[in-house]
Amino acid sequence: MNEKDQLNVIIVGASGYTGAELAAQVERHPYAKLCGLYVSENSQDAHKPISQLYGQLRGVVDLPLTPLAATIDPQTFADIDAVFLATAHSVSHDLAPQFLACGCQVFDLSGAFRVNQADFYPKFYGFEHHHADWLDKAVYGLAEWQAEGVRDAQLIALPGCYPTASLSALKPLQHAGLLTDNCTPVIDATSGVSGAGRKASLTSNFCEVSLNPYGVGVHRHQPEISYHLGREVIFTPHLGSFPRGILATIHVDLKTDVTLADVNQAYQSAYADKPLVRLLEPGIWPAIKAVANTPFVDLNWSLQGHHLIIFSAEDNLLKGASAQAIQCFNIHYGYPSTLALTGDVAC
Ligand SMILES: NC(=O)C1=CN([C@@H]2O[C@H](COP(=O)(O)OP(=O)(O)OC[C@H]3O[C@@H](n4cnc5c(N)ncnc54)[C@H](OP(=O)(O)O)[C@@H]3O)[C@@H](O)[C@H]2O)C=CC1
Ligand SMILES: CC(=O)N[C@@H](CCC(=O)OP(=O)(O)O)C(=O)O
Repeated sequence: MNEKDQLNVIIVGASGYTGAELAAQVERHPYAKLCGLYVSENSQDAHKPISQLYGQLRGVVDLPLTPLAATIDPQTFADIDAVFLATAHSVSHDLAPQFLACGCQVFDLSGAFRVNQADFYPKFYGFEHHHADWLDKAVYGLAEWQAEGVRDAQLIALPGCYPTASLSALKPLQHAGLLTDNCTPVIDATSGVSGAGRKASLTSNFCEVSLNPYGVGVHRHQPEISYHLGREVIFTPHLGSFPRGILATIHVDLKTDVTLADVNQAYQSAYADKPLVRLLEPGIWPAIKAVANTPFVDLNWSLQGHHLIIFSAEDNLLKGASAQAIQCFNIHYGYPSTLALTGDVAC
């Protein structure tokens, strides 16, 4: 392939869990050239080959992790087409506008540009947002629902992992007008520990992790889901003792005249032509085992009177983060949405 057919891509935050997944995905993308992997200026991993941290990348991606200054040098990135920011919210908040000013296409995996509401960032992220202009222009990269926006925008704000699982389940019902007016969906979701990132902390310590709720009533994904669904939700995350994957169980009330056929139709029309959302056969329930290490979100549902229970499973690092980022990259540049994502599923 001629080099001009490839887009020059870099990953910032490449030593983290989602960054490392991105490195493998970009490397196998036929129209992307992996031009650099970046970490913070004083990173303890600076200059190490990424494959020294992630042995599965040995011989696949051996590029070094390059330190990145807080103020970037535009000359260094003059030839870069697309940047994936797999960095903490506050880091993305500071870096995204700099790369955007260089003319780069930015795919931000953090929450820094997901919700365009004045009091949201001080309240839920603990910092003032200083880039209202980019908040206005950013498109929320829930890929199945935002294809047009993703095609046009220079800044794509990828959804959080729980919001992807939750919104994928709820949007078809909301869109089809099947929920009662006063329905407040109740979302109980359990995540594997990689959701907390690679850095050591007491809560993700092997001996501390069991199965427990956390962030009860205060988790930042509650307002993110509500904002992008267009109605209030009750959201309770749980931490489970497994490495990767999310299972969400969601309860909603349907209008009295809604039938199972209406529900099935709502999901079919939303996802029939969307290969990364799998609607399971009756009686087959979404399971983390079936989605871990895959780019899919699996859905199924059970109608009990006018009460519907929806089950949604995904890999938090893939459909919940890096695979959806690549999906948006593909949509933005006009490639098939699954390029570099499917065809590599291990059992
Ligand atoms: N983990 C998950 O399941 C999901 C995560 N996300 C979001 O994606 C982003 C990345 O998450 P995750 O991969 O888990 O995070 P990790 O903590 O695993 O990785 C963070 C990365 O950022 C690097 N980094 C830190 N500071 C800077 C800086 N100033 N400049 C450049 N690089 C820096 C770190 O390296 P070093 O410190 O050595 O510099 C590391 O490579 C976060 O915003 C997270 O909220 C979204 C959906 C799901
Ligand atoms: C298990 C665990 O700790 N999960 C993370 C969610 C990670 C994620 O998707 O989200 P953001 O990009 O919004 O940070 C948490 O609850 O903070």
